[in-house]
Amino acid sequence: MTTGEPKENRVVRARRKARRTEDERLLQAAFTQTDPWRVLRIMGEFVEGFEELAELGPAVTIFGSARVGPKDAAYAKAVEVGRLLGEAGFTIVTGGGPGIMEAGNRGAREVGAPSVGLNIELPFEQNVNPYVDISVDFRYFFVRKMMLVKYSQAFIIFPGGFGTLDELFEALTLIQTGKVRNFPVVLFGSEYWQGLLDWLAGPMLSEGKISAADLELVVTTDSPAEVRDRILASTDGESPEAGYEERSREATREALGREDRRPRTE
Ligand SMILES: C/C(=C\CNc1ncnc2c1ncn2[C@@H]1O[C@H](COP(=O)(O)O)[C@@H](O)[C@H]1O)CO
Repeated sequence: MTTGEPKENRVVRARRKARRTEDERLLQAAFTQTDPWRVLRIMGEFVEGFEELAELGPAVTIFGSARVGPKDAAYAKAVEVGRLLGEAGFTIVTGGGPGIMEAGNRGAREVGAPSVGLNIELPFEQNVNPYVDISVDFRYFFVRKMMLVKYSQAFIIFPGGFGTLDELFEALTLIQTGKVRNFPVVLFGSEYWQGLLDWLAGPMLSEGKISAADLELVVTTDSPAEVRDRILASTDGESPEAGYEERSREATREALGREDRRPRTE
């Protein structure tokens, strides 16, 4: 059958279709026989990530849409946030891709702060953005996601899509369940996030899927300077909302009717 489409286009499309990422292979039922050996590859990726990132120093991670360009207002704000936090002594970590990730790395580069990109293998070709100075490549999303949390002291979340929401809710779940502590989550762009916040404070809260205290785990701002000040306050132990994470964890335990298993320190 002839489609009228130039042969070169068909070849490119066929090649694209044929390329499978490691994440995809792992998640496919057909590959269950090779999964035990795949674990070694996953371990290797953890080891490499730990080795590369262990010496980073205080860092914050900037998340947000991969789809915005330099003319987008959010891009300029993310550059400024990267710059201000870089000047304040933080390493800037991003997913290493385009859009808000690029903007955050760009801000860090402008002030000479360490600029880190944790790049992910995708089914289409992607280079790390040009403002990354330290880049680590990951094949598995879940390994990369752990590194994005482990080496960071705070998350700043710019407007974004599924990827960004995944990262936001990963952080909130880790805080709510006490897996990470003293970990500010700042939503940048009040207008964009308001709909989501209304839904959290509406159906999600009223149906008891979260507690009122959980809503305190995120703060929203439109000011890059406020992002910096909040993160500095938190890392200095002077957060105005001190205790907000504990309130969320306590509410989670109460909702589940569970005791606190951690040993008392006093
Ligand atoms: C889909 C496009 C580019 C994909 N490139 C990405 N490179 C690195 N990290 C990415 C990429 N896409 C998503 N991420 C991660 O999710 C967040 C952004 O996702 P969103 O769906 O765009 O909100 C980001 O923080 C990354 O960690 C070009 O369209």
